[in-house]
Amino acid sequence: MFIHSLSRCLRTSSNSCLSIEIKRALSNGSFVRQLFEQTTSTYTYIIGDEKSRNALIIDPVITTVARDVQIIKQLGLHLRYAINTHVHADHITGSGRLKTLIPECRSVISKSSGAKADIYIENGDEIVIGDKNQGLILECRSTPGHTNGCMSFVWHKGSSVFTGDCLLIRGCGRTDFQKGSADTLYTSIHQHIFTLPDHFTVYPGHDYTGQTTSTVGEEKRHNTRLTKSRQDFTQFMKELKLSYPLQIDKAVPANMICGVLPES
Ligand SMILES: N[C@@H](CCC(=O)N[C@@H](CSS)C(=O)NCC(=O)O)C(=O)O
Ligand SMILES: [Fe+2]
Repeated sequence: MFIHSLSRCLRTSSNSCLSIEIKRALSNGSFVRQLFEQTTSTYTYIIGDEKSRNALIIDPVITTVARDVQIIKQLGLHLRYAINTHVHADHITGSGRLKTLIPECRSVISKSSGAKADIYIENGDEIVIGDKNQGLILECRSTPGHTNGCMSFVWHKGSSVFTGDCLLIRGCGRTDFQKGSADTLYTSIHQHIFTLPDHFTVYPGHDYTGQTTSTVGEEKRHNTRLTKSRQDFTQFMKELKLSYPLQIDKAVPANMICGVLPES
């Protein structure tokens, strides 16, 4: 199947298509689909293992669950895990609703987030779908700073990292609530993201400027915040003065219990 689509791409000599197909072949037939939620500029990711058709979703949003379920069904995927990179402050997670619609799906979040989920993860854990040798493996890296419970997920075979709100394209997550710390965030990004190979794709949790992905090398060179010294970075973050997310008072309590909305 790979060889077929690879040769089709070669014939059309489309470079972007070619690189996608090569990446797909190298990643043992696993694939990633990036989805966007417009109100809060949130990215959700569906990652699937082609052989077993098992899949996981990262950072689903409650308002786009119907769309995501439709894609999962159309692609013939079995959704195993709904993973949150952290307790979101700007939107309600879709994990709870997904679990209702797809009962075999289990919710996942870091232990340090303090939020409720079926499975708690810590630094160094692996999330596996499909065959351990040929399926999809995500390495969990604890990357606090935006919140104390933030995790990033490294997909080594896919040469990719899902950074949530830790590292954004040419930016990073704010550090002024949910036990955020600019000093901790600086350490997380430099120790756990910037140590990955330069060619790794960065899949962020949001983008507010119309961009979709970046690479580790690009962010190391061009991220205006993270190319600063630690001292200048912490000062810069202190002076950011962003307005609070509109949904924070509703979203944080709901996300502490898997996005289940309180009875009205
Ligand atoms: N205006 C939005 C909230 C925007 C915001 O605060 N985004 C967060 C990530 S969601 S917790 C952030 O870290 N932004 C960093 C930045 O530099 O923009 C809303 O009302 O929802
Ligand atoms: Fe966030």
